[in-house]
Amino acid sequence: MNITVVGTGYVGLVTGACFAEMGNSVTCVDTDESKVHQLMDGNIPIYEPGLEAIVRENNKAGRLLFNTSLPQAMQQSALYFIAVGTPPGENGSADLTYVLNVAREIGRNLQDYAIIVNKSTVPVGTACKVRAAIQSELDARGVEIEFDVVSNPEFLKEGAAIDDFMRPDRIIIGVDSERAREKMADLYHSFSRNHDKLMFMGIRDAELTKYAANAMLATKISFMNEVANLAERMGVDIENVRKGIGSDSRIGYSFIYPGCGYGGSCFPKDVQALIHMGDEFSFDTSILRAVEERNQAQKQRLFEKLEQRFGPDMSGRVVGVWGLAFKPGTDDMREASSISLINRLVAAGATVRAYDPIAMDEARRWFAPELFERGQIVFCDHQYDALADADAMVLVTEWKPFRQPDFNAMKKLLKHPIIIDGRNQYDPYALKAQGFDYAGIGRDLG
Ligand SMILES: NC(=O)c1ccc[n+]([C@@H]2O[C@H](COP(=O)([O-])OP(=O)(O)OC[C@H]3O[C@@H](n4cnc5c(N)ncnc54)[C@H](O)[C@@H]3O)[C@@H](O)[C@H]2O)c1
Ligand SMILES: O=c1ccn([C@@H]2O[C@H](COP(=O)(O)OP(=O)(O)O[C@H]3O[C@H](CO)[C@@H](O)[C@H](O)[C@H]3O)[C@@H](O)[C@H]2O)c(=O)[nH]1
Repeated sequence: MNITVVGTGYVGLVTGACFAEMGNSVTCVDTDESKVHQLMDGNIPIYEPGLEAIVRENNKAGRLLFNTSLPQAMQQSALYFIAVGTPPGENGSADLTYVLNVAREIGRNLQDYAIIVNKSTVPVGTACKVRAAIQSELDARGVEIEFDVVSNPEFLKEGAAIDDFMRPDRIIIGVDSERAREKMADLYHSFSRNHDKLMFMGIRDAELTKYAANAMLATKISFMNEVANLAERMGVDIENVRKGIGSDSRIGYSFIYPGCGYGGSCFPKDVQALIHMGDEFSFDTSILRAVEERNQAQKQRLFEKLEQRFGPDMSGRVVGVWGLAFKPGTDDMREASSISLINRLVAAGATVRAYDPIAMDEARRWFAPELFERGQIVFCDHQYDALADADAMVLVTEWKPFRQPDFNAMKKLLKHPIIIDGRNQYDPYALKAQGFDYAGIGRDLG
C-alpha cells in the first residue's frame, strides 16, 4: 500500500516506520525542514528505543521516504494519515490549528478519491471539521472529488512505541463508509492476524475512546497518589497497599504506581481537553477536574519533602536530582515533574546538580539559560557527580541505572544522607538501617 503520513513526531514517525516495516511504501511529510533533512540523513530527532534502526533499514530499502511537500507526497498515494500535534490551547481545549491546516492543504491538492485518517488525538467532532475543511477547499476549486475521513487514534507509549504499534492491544477505527472500512481492515490485517484487534465503531465513538483511555489511566494514577498522601499521614506503607489491591484482578497492577505526578505530552493535555469538552456540553466533569488538581499538587510533593527538612529558604543548599525526562525510556521533557521541582528549588535559593542518561540535551531547553550561566543548575556527566556535596538526593525518573545504586558511595558523597524517592524505588527499611533519612511517596516512615 502507498501511504502518506503527515507529521514526523513520535506518532507520525513511528506510524510511518512501522507501516514501512510491514512492506508498505510510506512517505512521511513534515513542515519542519531541519527535521526532514535530519531524517533523510538517517538521524532521528527523538530518542525512542528501536526506532532509528527501522527508520534506517526501511529508508535504505526505499520503503520509507521523507518530504517537506505534502502535495508532492500526495501524488504517490490515496491514504493520508494526519499525525500532527494537538497542543493545549489557552483554556485547555485541544488546539486544532495544525490538524485543520493539513486538512485544508489536502483539500487544495486532492485529485482523486482518498481516505484521510486522523491519528492525532482530537476532540469529538473533529472528523466533521476535517471533512468540512477539505470540502470547502474542493468547493473553492469548483471540483467534485469523493473522500472519506476516518478516526484511528494512537495508543503508543513513549519508550515502548514500536512494540505498542506492532503489537497493539486493540486498533480503534471510527468509520462511516464501507469503502474506508475495507481499506483500513486491509491495512491493519498484518498487525492483527492471530487475534482480532480491529475494533470498528462510529467516528465520534473512536474520538472519545482515545480520551477516555488516557483519562482512565490518569485517574488511576491520581487516585493512587491521593491514597499515598493519606497513607503517609497514617503511617501506612503505600507499597503494601499497592500490592494488596493490585492482586485483585478487577483492579490489576498497571498504572497504580504512586509517584511525583504524571507528565508527558498526553495525560495532562488530554485530561484538560476532556474537561473542556465537558464544559462545551454543559457537563461538569468533576472527577477529571479532581484528577488534574491532584496531579498539579503531586508535582509539588518532592519540593515539600525537602522543605520539611530544610525550611523555605534553601540558600546555600545543594540538591542532587536523578532523572529529568517525564518517564524512563524517552528524552521527552513535556510536563516532566523535574521541571516544577527544579524551578522551585532554584527559586528557594538552592543549587541543583542533575543527571539524566538521555534527556540532558533536551532538558537544557526547558530551563532559563541564565540558571546554567549562574551555576544554579548544573548538569553532570555521571549520576554520582550529581551527588557531590549535595544536601539531599531526589529521584525523579526511575531509569534502570538508578534502581540499584551504590548506597555506600552515595552516603560518602552526600553532605546529609537524605534520599527523597519520587518513584518508590528503594527499600525504606534497609536505607533507614544504613542511616539514611528516606522519604518515598506514601512511605515517609520518618
Ligand atoms: N507522543 C505520544 O506518545 C502520543 C501517543 C498517542 C497519540 N499522540 C497524539 O498524536 C499527535 C501527535 O503527537 P506527537 O507527540 O507525535 O507530536 P509532535 O509534536 O512530536 O510532532 C508533530 C509534528 O507535526 C509537524 N507538523 C505540524 N504541522 C504540520 C503540517 N502542516 N504539515 C506537516 N507536518 C506538520 C511538526 O513539525 C512536528 O514535527 C497529538 O495529537 C498527540 O496527542 C501522541
Ligand atoms: O503507574 C503509573 C504509570 C505511569 N505514571 C506516570 O504517567 C506518565 C505517563 O506514562 P505513560 O502512560 O507510560 O507514557 P505516555 O507515553 O505518556 O503514554 C500515555 O499517553 C499516550 C499518548 O496519548 C498514550 O498513547 C498511551 O497509551 C498512554 O499510556 C508518566 O509521567 C509516568 O511516570 C505514574 O505516575 N504511575
